[in-house]
Amino acid sequence: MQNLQEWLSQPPRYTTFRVNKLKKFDCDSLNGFLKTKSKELNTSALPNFYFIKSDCLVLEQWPEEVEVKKGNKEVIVDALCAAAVLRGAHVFAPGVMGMPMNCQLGEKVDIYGDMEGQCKRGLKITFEGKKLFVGTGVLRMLRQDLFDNGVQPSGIAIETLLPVSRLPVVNETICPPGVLLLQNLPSIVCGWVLNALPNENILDMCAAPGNKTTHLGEMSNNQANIIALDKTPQKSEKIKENCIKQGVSCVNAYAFDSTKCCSLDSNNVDNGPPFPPNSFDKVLLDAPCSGLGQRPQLNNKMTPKMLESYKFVQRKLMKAAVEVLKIGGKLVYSTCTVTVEENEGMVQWALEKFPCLQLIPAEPLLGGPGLRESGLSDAQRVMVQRFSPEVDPLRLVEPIYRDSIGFFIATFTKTH
Ligand SMILES: C[S@@+](CC[C@H](N)C(=O)[O-])C[C@H]1O[C@@H](n2cnc3c(N)ncnc32)[C@H](O)[C@@H]1O
Repeated sequence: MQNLQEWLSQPPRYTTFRVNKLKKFDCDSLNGFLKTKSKELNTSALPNFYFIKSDCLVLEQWPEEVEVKKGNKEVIVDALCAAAVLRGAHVFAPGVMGMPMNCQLGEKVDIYGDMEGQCKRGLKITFEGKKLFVGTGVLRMLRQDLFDNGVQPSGIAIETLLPVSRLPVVNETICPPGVLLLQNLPSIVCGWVLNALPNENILDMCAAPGNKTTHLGEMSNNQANIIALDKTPQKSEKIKENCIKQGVSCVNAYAFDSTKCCSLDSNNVDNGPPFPPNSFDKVLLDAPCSGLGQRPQLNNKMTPKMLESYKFVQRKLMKAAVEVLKIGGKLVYSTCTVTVEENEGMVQWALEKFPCLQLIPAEPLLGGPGLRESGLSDAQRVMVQRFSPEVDPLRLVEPIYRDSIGFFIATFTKTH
């Protein structure tokens, strides 16, 4: 078994995209883009890509013969930015910490991550702290654009050429807007588990920026009635923007605290939140969580106190979810973290606290079972999905689903 910490410190070896079924995706655009990149990298090899379902595209690494060669001037970026580079992203201006004085636009540079957050912004000399080489790129901004004009810089500072992970640098802009969405595989699976169908009333309780909401709208062919809530007003605006961009017209988004989304004084779902009890056929609770499943994690600053805090809001949200769910309805609970307390522990707590809830298989079951000795019985463990490096004979997992981010999905129904 691969050690969890080691697994979390490395990026997945695949990039996944959700493909919008409401729009037309042209494989030639990706092929053409990769061919152009292969010329820049002086290789005739191309990365493989394939669909695992009509809405899920997998892009593999550049073949091993494509080498990442260092030896250029060093640019230091913060750890978050370095993690993004390892996943195939460009370097955005706010992430740059240090750069030599004599760099030229268009020059090839080596990108290093500041592993302990020690680099002073604007550093001119060689950084001597703990650093990790994450890839090479081409400089698109100079020191004066980044550090010297007193305003927060924006835009791409370095176009990543090749990360050491050898993941292709491909983003959504290779297609017309709204066709492709970079999305982690378990998040896509989460949409498949909820399985939005035409005419269903669906509540997405923690929806921003709307990546799962839009997936649900698309899979229902814009025929479901979806309400998307997020407590932060700017974030709920983002849901609306993303729905427009992706051609999703069956979503109403509101800024609202979902812990308060059920009220006995309300009598209609169509007027927006709060809602009467027993209103929704399906509820997605993609809960705020400690996010410890994100990969790679290069410098996590989470304190034990912060870690402890998530379960309180998760419990409040779960209570509201149970209230607004119809009898016989389906509730999907998910997190992008690996802690037992926020995952199997929440399932155990919910089953004890709400006798009306019954755990049902979170199908399609593509991730592994719940953790051993986590408070769940084997019969319960096989009904949930945990995306992690553990190998458990209770359910073997295809390699692609074992090499994504850490994630958890459980599904309940309400019996009375
Ligand atoms: C894991 S993210 C959701 C990601 C989203 N489901 C997606 O796939 O794009 C959790 C979200 O919950 C929101 N949130 C936190 N507490 C909330 C509350 N009490 N009510 C509604 N939203 C909340 C946060 O603002 C954050 O956007």
